[in-house]
Amino acid sequence: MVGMCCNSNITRKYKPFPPVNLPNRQWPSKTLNKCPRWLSTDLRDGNQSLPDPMTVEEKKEYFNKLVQIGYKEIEVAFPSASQVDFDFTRFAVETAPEDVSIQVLAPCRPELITRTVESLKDAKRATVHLYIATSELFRDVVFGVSQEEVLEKAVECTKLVRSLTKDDPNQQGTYWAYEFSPETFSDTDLDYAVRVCEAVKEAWGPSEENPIIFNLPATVEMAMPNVYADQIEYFCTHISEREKICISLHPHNDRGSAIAAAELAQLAGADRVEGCLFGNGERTGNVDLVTLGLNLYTQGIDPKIDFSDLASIIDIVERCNKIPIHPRAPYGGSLVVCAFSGSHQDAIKKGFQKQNKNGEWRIPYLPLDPADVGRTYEAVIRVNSQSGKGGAAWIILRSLELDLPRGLQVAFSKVVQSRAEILGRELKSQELVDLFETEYYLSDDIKSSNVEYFNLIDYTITNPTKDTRKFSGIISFKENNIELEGTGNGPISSFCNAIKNKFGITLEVANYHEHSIGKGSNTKAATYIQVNYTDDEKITRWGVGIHEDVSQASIQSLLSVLNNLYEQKVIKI
Ligand SMILES: CC(=O)SCCNC(=O)CCNC(=O)[C@H](O)C(C)(C)COP(=O)(O)OP(=O)(O)OC[C@H]1O[C@@H](n2cnc3c(N)ncnc32)[C@H](O)[C@@H]1OP(=O)(O)O
Ligand SMILES: CC(C)C(=O)C(=O)O
Repeated sequence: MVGMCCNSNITRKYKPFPPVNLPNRQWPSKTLNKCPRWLSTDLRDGNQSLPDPMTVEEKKEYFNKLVQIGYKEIEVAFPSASQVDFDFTRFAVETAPEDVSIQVLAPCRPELITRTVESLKDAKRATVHLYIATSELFRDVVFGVSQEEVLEKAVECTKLVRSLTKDDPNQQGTYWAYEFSPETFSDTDLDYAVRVCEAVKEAWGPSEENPIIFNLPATVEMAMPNVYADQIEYFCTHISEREKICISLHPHNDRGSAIAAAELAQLAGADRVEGCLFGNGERTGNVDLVTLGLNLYTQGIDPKIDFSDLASIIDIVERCNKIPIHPRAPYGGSLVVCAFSGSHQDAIKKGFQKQNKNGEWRIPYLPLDPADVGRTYEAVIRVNSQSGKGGAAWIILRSLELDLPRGLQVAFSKVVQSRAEILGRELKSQELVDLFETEYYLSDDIKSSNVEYFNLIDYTITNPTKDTRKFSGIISFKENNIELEGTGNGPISSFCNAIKNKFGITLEVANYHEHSIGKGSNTKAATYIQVNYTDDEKITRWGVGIHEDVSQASIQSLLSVLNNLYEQKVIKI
């Protein structure tokens, strides 16, 4: 029966990866303080792994985006694989800016190496990248050769590359760099890996000015990220002429820890990281360059890649790879800046209100300012049945500039909760705004309708005595205009008195808040009034009013309450 092995079979079938003997490891006490050299292999390792490889036009668009956002080392193809790859390499060579190095990959096969170097003719800056697997598994299973034969092949091919590039008098117009990958490094005996690279280094002849790139791939991630860090530190501390070497990482994500492996291995001494945007690549992908870059950014370290328009990067990556980015992918996922749950929304809303003035980003639950990657705050808080008062209040604040008092937030959150439960889904921002305007009779169609709603037609406030105000006005209701008069100590109390005089309804104001919205000539007053009404029982309602004149806004908020009491059949007219 095919299925999960039982315990004894597991231990027979899968062996734990052996630890590295590095008792004096230094990397755990190190910290990252600068970004590495980046290499994008989206167009090679990423593209070779796609069910539907990119078209030439998609590759060109992708390449131009990589250049635009700042990658200075781009592995563009495996030129000996096909004419399409060869031709695209030529496009990249001919269009790359002077400071961008075009990298191409070839196996240690002389006939393919010659073709590969041809693809780079007249490049300003070019990196020839050779690889050969060095692990016992690959040597036995794939090649059937000894350690010495692999080492000799690597040296032979390095000498060939050298003869065709930096030693060729006809190739002096190109700044040649050389990269060698002991493929399956992370599954290779470390002393053997060092020995192979020592021989390759001898064959290439690097300098401090133009170091050889030793790319040490976790071709298949087979151990915890700390093991990869140990392997890198071991290599860094055992290879000679370290100053003539650029140690490069190429983690894959088979165990889901490529990011951790890449970050710990940088602590261990690596200078460079190869990966793909949003982690495309073979199987579970290469390490995600976006996450690595923005992880540095949120630690105050400049990644030297421009992620400020992340949406445009996401668009190209999804369109060209034809693979969607997971909604919860770090930084780029569609849900990663969204808070649905009430306590998160409450904390975020308070964070924005208390955002400190010295520019430091301190918003609960948000490690990155969405605006830094071109995202709006509107998406930060979304409302469903898990949301609390803060979420809806945030959206009303952002959409209508209305800063609801706490009591009204609580009252409206009940309206939202009921609506979200009926719909069984998230309420979109506009739906929430419509719900608010309907609930508090703010929408234009309600204000223009004089059928089932109380609307203010005209009024004056006079002061018959120093401390007394008199409301005289007309409201419409059911196509009738009704004249009202009342007195009090201000507009609100005189209007409440007018309502009592006309309808016998006593509105007792329990709470009042106001603030301005808009700017300059568009400034208006927003007023919020909590009213208690007692009939058989004591009922409390909130009303909202918005108008250029604060007194009129207050009167409208009282009419908002009256409309609610009428519509809820609490009062009869
Ligand atoms: C870890 C990586 O992602 S490495 C990059 C892998 N990417 C690709 O392979 C994409 C492009 N490759 C191709 O299009 C093809 O492999 C080609 C055209 C380059 C070569 O095709 P083929 O000649 O048919 O070889 P094939 O693809 O079967 O590769 C296997 C052969 O290469 C040999 N080989 C594999 N890797 C290497 C290497 N790094 N150095 C030398 N030989 C190698 C194998 O031993 C095998 O040889 P054999 O056929 O004599 O047993
Ligand atoms: C060619 C090498 C660097 C590679 O892609 C890998 O080992 O994953």
